[in-house]
Amino acid sequence: MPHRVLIAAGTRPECLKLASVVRALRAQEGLQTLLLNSGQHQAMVERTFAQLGLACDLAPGQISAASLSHALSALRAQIRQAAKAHGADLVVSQGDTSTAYAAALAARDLGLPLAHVEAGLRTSHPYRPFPEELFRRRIAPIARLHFAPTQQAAANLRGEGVADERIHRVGNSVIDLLREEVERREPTPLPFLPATREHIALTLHRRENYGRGLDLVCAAVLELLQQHAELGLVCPVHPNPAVGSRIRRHLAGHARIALVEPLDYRLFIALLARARLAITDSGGIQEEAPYLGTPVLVVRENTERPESVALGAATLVPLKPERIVAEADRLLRAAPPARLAFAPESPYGDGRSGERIAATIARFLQNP
Ligand SMILES: CC(=O)N[C@@H]1[C@@H](OP(=O)(O)OP(=O)(O)OC[C@H]2O[C@@H](n3ccc(=O)[nH]c3=O)[C@H](O)[C@@H]2O)O[C@H](CO)[C@@H](O)[C@@H]1O
Repeated sequence: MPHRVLIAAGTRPECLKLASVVRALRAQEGLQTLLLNSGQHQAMVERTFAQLGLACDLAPGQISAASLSHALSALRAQIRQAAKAHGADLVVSQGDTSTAYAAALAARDLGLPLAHVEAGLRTSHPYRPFPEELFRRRIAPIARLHFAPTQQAAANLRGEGVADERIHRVGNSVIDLLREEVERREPTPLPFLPATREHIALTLHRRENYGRGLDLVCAAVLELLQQHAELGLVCPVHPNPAVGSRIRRHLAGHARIALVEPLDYRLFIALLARARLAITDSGGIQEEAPYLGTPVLVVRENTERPESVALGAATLVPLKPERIVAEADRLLRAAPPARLAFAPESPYGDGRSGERIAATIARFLQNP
């Protein structure tokens, strides 16, 4: 009987960060993989995997997101049910989403080992950003295999008492996809780019920036465009209506701003690679941009990716329009950062972590 590995994905970044892991697990002999669309953002997961040529094996249905705790318990029940019905031997979850935490709880409910991809990321605050920091800190004591993307992440886990032999430093799997994209070397047309010499890529979606945070960032980018006549801006607007309506209210109708639907991964990477600057509250973009030589202004109070800050590739800025404008201005005047190589010594690795993760899971299942 092959060992069965259930992989839970619920949001776009999980799909992107699990894609190489799924492919490598499917290539392992003696393993059967069950890719589960958890139902957190069902349509987005289906679409994101489809762009990458992947399809889910199980899709129990969209859950209602009336509240965070309701979503968690619905996801936990769906994942537990799927793992039980299909005889899973191990559960894989990624990162810090509701799905990631619900999958950890479901694995614990059933007494199954959990493999956590992108383990050990921490800010210095126990629950900020909320809920992500809380979720990752709660996943750690449940996980059996911790796939730490960086040296710092591995050290964070050791500092919390996780045994060394359970920590596997493998690089960040989002770099696997990025490496493939960069190595493809095919030009991707971006028909929505404003007709300006340079442009900024803007993405916003973090819960702590809902409302006033979005207002402040939008005010800052309008001021920045006012001061730089050669600059345009492209913003893929997040599907969450709490985010989208606010961004549209501030930024729609400006001649040098293109507000577009969420972009397919390939298009987004082409946009990021050609951007003079990224302004974002995203986590993944802080990892990708240093490999593309695009500086990032992170509009958050803290980051779990100190590596990008230490490199000078990312700058944290408080949510004050004058500070955002000043820091953006500084980055626009400075030379862009050197691109990181897809090499083991780069902080997020060489873009081959999926293979390492799959091989470690296969070894573990043969000899738990
Ligand atoms: C607190 C925190 O930092 N939490 C993170 C959060 O993810 P995030 O903040 O990185 O999420 P997003 O910004 O939504 O996604 C980013 C990805 O999406 C691509 N992209 C973007 C716009 C677009 O139009 N089309 C695209 O394809 C882009 O290239 C990139 O790869 O959850 C993850 C999962 O557990 C964790 O890893 C993670 O720590």
